[in-house]
Amino acid sequence: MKIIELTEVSKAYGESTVVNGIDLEVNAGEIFGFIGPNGAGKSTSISMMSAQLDPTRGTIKIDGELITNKNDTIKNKIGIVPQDIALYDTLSAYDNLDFFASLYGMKKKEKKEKINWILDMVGLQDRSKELIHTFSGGMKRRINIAAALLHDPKIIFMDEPTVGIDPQSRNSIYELIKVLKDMGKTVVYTTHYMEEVQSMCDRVAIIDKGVIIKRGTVSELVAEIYDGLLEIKLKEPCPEAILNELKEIDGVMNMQNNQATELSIVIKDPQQIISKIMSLLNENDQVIENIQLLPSNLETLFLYLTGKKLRD
Ligand SMILES: Nc1ncnc2c1ncn2[C@@H]1O[C@H](COP(=O)(O)OP(=O)(O)OP(=O)(O)O)[C@@H](O)[C@H]1O
Repeated sequence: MKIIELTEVSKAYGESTVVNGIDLEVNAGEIFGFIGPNGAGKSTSISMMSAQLDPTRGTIKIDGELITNKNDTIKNKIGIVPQDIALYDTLSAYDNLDFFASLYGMKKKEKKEKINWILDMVGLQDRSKELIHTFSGGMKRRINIAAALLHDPKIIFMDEPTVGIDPQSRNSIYELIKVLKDMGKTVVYTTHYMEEVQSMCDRVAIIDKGVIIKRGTVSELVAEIYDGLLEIKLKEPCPEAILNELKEIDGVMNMQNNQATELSIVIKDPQQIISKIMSLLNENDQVIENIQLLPSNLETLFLYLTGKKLRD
């Protein structure tokens, strides 16, 4: 069942269109990874999906209902973990959560139950009475996540929740996401860490320059790189005729060339194919300055599609 549906959604600031006509469906109960280079439009898209920002064009439905209605039913279904920490430094962890619980209109008894439940979930029950300014960055982030979960939302949006934090907090967040999945929650997750996407996400969309350029399960996406990506840097631009011959080699599955000096070649069966490619280039007096074979994984696909590393 689709729980989030975006149809031709765009966002423009003046002349600049930062999200451009995206269609996206997220199924109930899945962990959905949303990845892209810096400035690609991830946070803008998440802000629109979570009813914090109005799209310039297009429609967004949450649980079958148009988000433009912005009623409390929709808001109660959504939990938002922003990129920046939004906590009161001079209050304790418990009091911060108490404040957020009050915003959801919870009564005293319910607040206490929910706060204790969520502090257990994020592994910080023993620090509940301590002031937030004494917490590490990772612990603050866990409390920030706790605040977004207090009202037991169906859908949780997490914008880079693990950026710049210690391994213990990172692991705690991974464990929490697994628990949320077991509880049947839907999580939309942005990150620059490819290994998180590979290990946690059911499906992934890659956004670049405001457009979704790829989507699918992790294994579907990784399969697009076959057995690896061969990157070759030539001294001089490669003539068109040789590029065409390269593309014809059996086992060359896909190829891009940047000004004909940088070749990115998706290959099958590297042991056979690399020697064929090298022979062709040598026979045609092409001087290779550098050559490397990248493994078949999401990071490599990302590099192939966007020309950028996930963590650039
Ligand atoms: N309020 C705004 N006014 C003008 N431009 C904006 C505004 N908010 C975002 N942008 C621009 O929109 C583009 C997309 O930004 P966004 O924050 O969605 O990217 P992102 O993919 O989340 O990037 P990052 O990985 O760096 O967080 C960027 O070029 C950004 O400068």
